[in-house]
Amino acid sequence: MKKLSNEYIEEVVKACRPFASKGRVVDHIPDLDQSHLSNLGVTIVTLDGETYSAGEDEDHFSLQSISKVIILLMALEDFGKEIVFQKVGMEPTDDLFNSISHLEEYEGRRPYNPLINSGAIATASLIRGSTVDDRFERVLELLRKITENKKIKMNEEVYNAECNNSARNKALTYFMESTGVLSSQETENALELYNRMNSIEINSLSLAKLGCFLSNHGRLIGGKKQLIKPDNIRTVKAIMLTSGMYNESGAYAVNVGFPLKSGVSGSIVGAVPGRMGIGIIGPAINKKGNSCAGGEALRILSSDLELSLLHDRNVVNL
Ligand SMILES: NC(=O)CC[C@H](N)C(=O)O
Repeated sequence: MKKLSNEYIEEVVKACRPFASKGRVVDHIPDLDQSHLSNLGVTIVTLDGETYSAGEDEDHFSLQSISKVIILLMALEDFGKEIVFQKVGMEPTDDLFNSISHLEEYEGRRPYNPLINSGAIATASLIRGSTVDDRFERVLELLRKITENKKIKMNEEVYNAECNNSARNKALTYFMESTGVLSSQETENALELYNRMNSIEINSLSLAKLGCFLSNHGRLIGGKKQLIKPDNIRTVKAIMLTSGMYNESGAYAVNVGFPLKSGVSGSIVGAVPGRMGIGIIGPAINKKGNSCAGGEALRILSSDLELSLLHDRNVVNL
């Protein structure tokens, strides 16, 4: 098994950068264009509090779909598993992340799971607060604690772009209102909160800390306080393992083997229970919405460091 060091992460970054040429950088996110194609930043924070990092790890980017993890965590804390999974399913899907077709057919016309767009918008309606501002403030507060970064905030330009580019998400939202998944009072607020959460600006270190928090059962490193109930953390990690990489989740379970969540900014958060959190930014994404170079880095890290939960010597603790 390889030993973790900055030099080792540097080697992984070097080996994986060329894989970016297989992907494209999305064009609707401000400050992100094809000139970022071969960027790759990888940061690991271990549960012993060590940090290892290399590549473009200073880059800032928007949380995009990784916000779905926070949405689910908060909804579970606020309403509990039973109510959350009455609104959304917990099954993986072979459909794309912004698919609408299943909302007409799948059990109770619910979204398949909380980590696709429809599921996250529906779940966002279960974050408590009297106004969207209150609810978003609670999200920022939690994220600032988890990442120990008080500066975390929304990027206004990205938010405007999300709103201007939200025809598909609006369609999903209103369709869910028509089938009763969302009530008419919830519809606009759920989409608004979802757009704001997608636009939160973050970096690979903060993502690695989020991964570490999940790996550490809902506590900060060295902290005794339980910020989120361990059972809710377990639920989130299980859904990340089965659905966190959209309709590539099966391949990632086989080739990487621990809970992950990706975003269209090319970001990925990984949680290796009991061991480490991983934050990756590699803006070139494939057709399924996952970072090409980032995905390759995860495969190498998992193999070199024996990170798969299905590895005989690792304890399965989702
Ligand atoms: N896959 C993603 O990261 C999707 C996020 C994007 N903002 C959307 O809502 O479609």
